[in-house]
Amino acid sequence: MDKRNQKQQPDPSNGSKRKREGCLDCSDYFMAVAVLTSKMSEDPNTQVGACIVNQDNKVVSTGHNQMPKGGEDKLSWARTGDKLDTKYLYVCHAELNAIMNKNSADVKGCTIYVTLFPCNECAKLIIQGGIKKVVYLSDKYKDDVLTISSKKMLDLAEIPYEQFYPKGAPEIVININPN
Ligand SMILES: O=c1[nH]c(=O)n([C@H]2C[C@H](O)[C@@H](COP(=O)(O)O)O2)cc1CO
Ligand SMILES: [Zn+2]
Repeated sequence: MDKRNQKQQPDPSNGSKRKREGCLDCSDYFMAVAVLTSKMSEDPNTQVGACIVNQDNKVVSTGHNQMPKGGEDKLSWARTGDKLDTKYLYVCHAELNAIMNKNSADVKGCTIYVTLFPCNECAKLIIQGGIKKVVYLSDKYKDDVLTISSKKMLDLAEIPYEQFYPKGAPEIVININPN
């Protein structure tokens, strides 16, 4: 193409090969996706989000804690009372949903970013599904037997788990107002 008649556009790169300042780091992005996904949760007490990423750094799935199909409007989010009437026996954990929602054949070799340390049942899914690493934000139930047994299983399966610390700014503002 003849470039002589083309209008000169300002070059924001300034010829630099360096990353744009403020460019989102990969792991910050994945945890931010998990946090954003958690916002879909209807649980009034704890909203959990998960984001599964493959070895090519591509997101293969997301999930949040939600009631199973058919129960969305019928099952209670209560934490206390008759066990059969609390959320605990019914809620599908974010990790379970993320694994079920995957757009890939499997999750072998993937990393899961989760906003809360996975419980023992989620650890089983992570291990048996072939996920190779867990990155978590909160460990607020670290003294609970469910978390302790989860860590025991992850250790036996040699799946590393690490707490997330942002590489860039800890707050990411997303504006979805069209104007
Ligand atoms: O691994 C997990 N994944 C997950 O999605 N959850 C969800 C289930 C519940 O909806 C919520 C925990 O509720 P609560 O903090 O009120 O006990 O978090 C909880 C855990 C572990 O506690
Ligand atoms: Zn769980």
